[in-house]
Formats: sequence, structure tokens, C-alpha cells
Amino acid sequence: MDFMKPETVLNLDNIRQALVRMEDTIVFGLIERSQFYLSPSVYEVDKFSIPDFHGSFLDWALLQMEQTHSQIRRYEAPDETPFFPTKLLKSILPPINYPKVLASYSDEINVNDEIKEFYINQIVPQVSCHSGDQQENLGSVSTSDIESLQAISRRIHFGKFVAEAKYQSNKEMYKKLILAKDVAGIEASITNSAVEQKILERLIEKGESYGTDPSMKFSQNPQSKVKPELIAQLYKDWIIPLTKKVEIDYLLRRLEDED
Ligand SMILES: O=C(O)C(=O)C[C@]1(C(=O)O)C=C[C@@H](O)C=C1
Repeated sequence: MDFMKPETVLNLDNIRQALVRMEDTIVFGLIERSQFYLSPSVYEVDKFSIPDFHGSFLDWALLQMEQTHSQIRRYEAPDETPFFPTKLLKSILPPINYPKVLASYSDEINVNDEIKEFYINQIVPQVSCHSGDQQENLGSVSTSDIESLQAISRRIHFGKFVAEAKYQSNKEMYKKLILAKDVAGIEASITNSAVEQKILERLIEKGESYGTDPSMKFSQNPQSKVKPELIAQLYKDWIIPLTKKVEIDYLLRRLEDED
């Protein structure tokens, strides 16, 4: 996919290939996070006293990262969605004029608060290797969390491209569903159970091979660091449903924009 070439961005096969590649980043990210303790101190509000800041250490670290990355144009890219959209800084580099692919309101479709919530409350407790804190690793935990959160956010918000591609391929049907505010109908139209099933099966395979020391590949006792079934379950319960939510939220507003 090339964001300067809209025809490549709205091709559903290309979009799905990009989603498959993102699985690798997410699976590796979770395996990386699994070696660290749960580290509740990272998520506890005002655990550390940080001047002029109210929130968790993770929020503070993520905000610093987003402010720096906004200055190098990260959030101008249509496939990047910030966790703190109101606190970004002006880019030092000159703006890039990306061709318009998504609807004008697409930046307002942002489920990052929900992503952070399920990541902290569902994913971390299930993947981390040990309860409690390990003081010397709190910084590493936060960088690992930021990498996973950004990868998961990018994957879920890619639903905007999926939705736009589907809308373009069947405008008449979507216009009717949108005008009727038929959320169930929109959900049924964007759902492809065979694709979802394939994703879950592939994640089990990826979890098995990426979590295994390659030198132990043929041993009887592969040392998988995150249970592959758990990664598939997280996709089934959270990542795919939130991707669909992004698609539905995007489509429900699609007639605000002229074609
Ligand atoms: O590939 C699609 O068509 C999508 O809409 C993406 C996705 C997913 O999250 O991976 C979501 C809904 C579909 O049921 C299948 C897959």
C-alpha cells in the first residue's frame, strides 16, 4: 500500500495483506511484554509525582512519545491515530499532502481509549509472566506497552480503510443501510466469517512459531512464551470486534461527505 497512490489503498486485498503483516508486530509485541512482570505501578494514576501531570506513568510516557512523534509528522499519516489527539505539537518538518482517501471526519473516529482500557485490563494480566512490580523494569514495561498499543491501534483503525473500500464497492447498498441507520445490517454486510476464521487459525500458527526458540523447533517441549490460543482469543474478543466498531462508526457517518 502506498498512501500517495489512493488506488492501492482502497484495494481490499492490499488492505487485508497489510492486516496480516500487522499480526506479526502484534504477536511479537505481546511475546515481548510477556517476559515482564504485570507492573501495576505503571498503570496506577499519580503513582509517581510528575510535575504538571495528572495520570499514570504509562499515560505520561505515551504522551511524551506522541508529542515528539507529532513533531516528526507521524500523525499526518492517515493510518496513524493518536491517543492524545488534543495534545499534539506542530510538526517541525513541512506538511505532506496525502491524497484524500478517507472521509473528512475520519480523524474523529478514534477508539484508542477503549483500546488502552482492554490492553491494560485484559491483555496485560493474561500475558505477563508474574504478578507485582519489578522496580528495575518499569521503564522497559512502558516502552513495551507503547509499542503494542500503537500496533494494536493501527490495526484496529485500519478498519477505516476497510470500510471505505467496502463503501466504494457497493455505494447503493450502503446508502440505504446508512439512511435507515441499520447498524445490524451494516454489521452483517461488513462481516466475513471465513476471513475471521482464517485470521484466528493463522494466529495460532504464528504464536507457536514466533514464541519458540528456533533451535528448539523440533524438540518435544517448545517454549512458547504466550499461549497461541490466548493471542487468538484476544483477537476474537477485542481486536476484531473493535475493528468492526471502527468500520460501523465510519460508515454510519459516510453520507456526511459528498462523493
Ligand atoms: O477483512 C475484512 O473484510 C474486515 O472487515 C476486517 C475484519 C478484521 O478485523 O480482520 C473484520 C471483519 C470481517 O468479518 C473480517 C475481518
